[in-house]
Amino acid sequence: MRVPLIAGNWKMHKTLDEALSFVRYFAENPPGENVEALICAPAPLLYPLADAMKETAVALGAQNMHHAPQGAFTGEISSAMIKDTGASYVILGHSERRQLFAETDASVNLKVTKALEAGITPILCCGESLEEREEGRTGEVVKGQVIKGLEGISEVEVPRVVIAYEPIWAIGTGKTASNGDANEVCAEIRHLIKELYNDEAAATLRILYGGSVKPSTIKGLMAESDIDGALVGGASLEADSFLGLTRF
Ligand SMILES: O=C[C@H](O)COP(=O)(O)O
Repeated sequence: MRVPLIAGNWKMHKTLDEALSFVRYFAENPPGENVEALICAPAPLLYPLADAMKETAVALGAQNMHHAPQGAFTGEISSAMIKDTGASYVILGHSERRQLFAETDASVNLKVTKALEAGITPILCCGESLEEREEGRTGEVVKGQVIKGLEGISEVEVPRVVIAYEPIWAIGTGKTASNGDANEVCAEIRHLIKELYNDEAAATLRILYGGSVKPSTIKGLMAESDIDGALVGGASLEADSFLGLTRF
């Protein structure tokens, strides 16, 4: 059985005080049952949040990671550094990283490989632009990103990967893919995992949808056959709203 995962991506938001008050709220208001709730926070917040989150049922993740174990990579953080904080997830290949920081399928693949090696769960992001969707290339683009992102990952490791399908045109825009359209792409990804690996991997691996998800839209998405959760930006910033997302 795939345990639903509701992952908040705070992006570059929140000071320490703001983050701690968010966590205090969860100490008193637990997330929904049978759901894994996760916050992916900016790197400087990981240590204090890991400590504060011990009192809650919320897991912690990072938003990016370098693939090298160490070295002269100013501004970057390694898998060992993330592990040290107590975080157990890392978002990799988010479209903002691909568009604004020139990440490629090849660099994302190195990071996915390294995260698995370090025992950190990678959330591998994929998604098409509006132009690609209008050209009818959604399946081709998304499948290409998944194939390249998972290159060299074994069938033993692949069930530990989480894939997040986020159409770029739906991120932070208020536009969402319809539940059916989002599910269709997630189902295509699952079918691809079956082709690349096997039935068991396809049945185990979790696929999230992301793009303007809100407490009011989560229920419909979660009712779809191949959507196992959500990667949420804006609506994860307020504690009450994030809580609502976990109680669909
Ligand atoms: O990682 C999260 C996605 O970029 C979605 O962001 P959003 O919920 O603000 O549209």
